[in-house]
Amino acid sequence: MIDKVFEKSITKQFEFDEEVASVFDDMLNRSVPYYKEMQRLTINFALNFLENNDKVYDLGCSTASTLIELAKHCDKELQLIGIDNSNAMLNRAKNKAKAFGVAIEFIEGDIHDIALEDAKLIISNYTLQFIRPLHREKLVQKIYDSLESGGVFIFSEKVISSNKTLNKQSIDEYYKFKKTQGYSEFEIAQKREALENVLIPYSEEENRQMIEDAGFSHCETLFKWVNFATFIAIK
Ligand SMILES: Nc1ncnc2c1ncn2[C@@H]1O[C@H](C[S@+](CC[C@H]([NH3+])C(=O)[O-])CC(=O)[O-])[C@@H](O)[C@H]1O
Ligand SMILES: O=C(O)C(=O)Cc1ccccc1
Repeated sequence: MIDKVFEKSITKQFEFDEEVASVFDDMLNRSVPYYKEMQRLTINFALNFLENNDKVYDLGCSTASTLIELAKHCDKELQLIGIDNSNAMLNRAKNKAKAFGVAIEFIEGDIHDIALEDAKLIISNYTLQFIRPLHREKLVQKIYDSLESGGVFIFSEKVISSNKTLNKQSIDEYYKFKKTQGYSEFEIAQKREALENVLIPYSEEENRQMIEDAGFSHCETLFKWVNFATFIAIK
């Protein structure tokens, strides 16, 4: 279904409710530049590290498209676990996983409250940005602690620039991208307002610092388009 969520006047903050979930795959494809390429890189780099019976978590798995794609491309037995606190998203995720014949354990709940154990790989694409800054560092520490030695954390985030001028130019460039994807100025403005104080981006440097502070031995930027970045960190 086509994303028309912000065509009408909206007064509430952005939420992953039934309406957003019903158009979510289209929303991501049209709102995150190179979403498919970022997902392809996530999967290919994940495959480099994965062995039989490894445990893989996707934090903020939404409709499970990343875990399903990973399973499709992997010839090993994996324990796949998708976590999300949106019931509407997980209902879609379960239907999709069933339709593709992929075995995924879904856990509905807040990532803060769910124990993560013995993971080889943790993926979290465009989800940390929705975690309050005060809790974000703690969550990344929990992610680090739950990874096996040599385990990998792949995550993507909308990022800001610490340079005011470049930050404004980056936002302008992103809105040009959204226009090319068929979003009107009204839709863009409405979503921008709804995401205010909900989606809180860090800079690339702040993300790297958070990863380093948690104890990861290495962090690389795998992909970046203006204000959207994908990182890989190794324990
Ligand atoms: N505290 C939380 N606990 C659990 N889930 C949460 C929390 N906060 C937000 N979510 C969930 O995180 C997901 C973020 S979307 C991820 C896209 C996906 N990774 C993808 O690559 O397709 C990104 C975006 O919409 O920009 C939503 O499904 C929320 O319900
Ligand atoms: O659409 C936006 O303005 C974004 O920043 C990306 C996005 C994509 C999907 C849900 C929330 C934010």
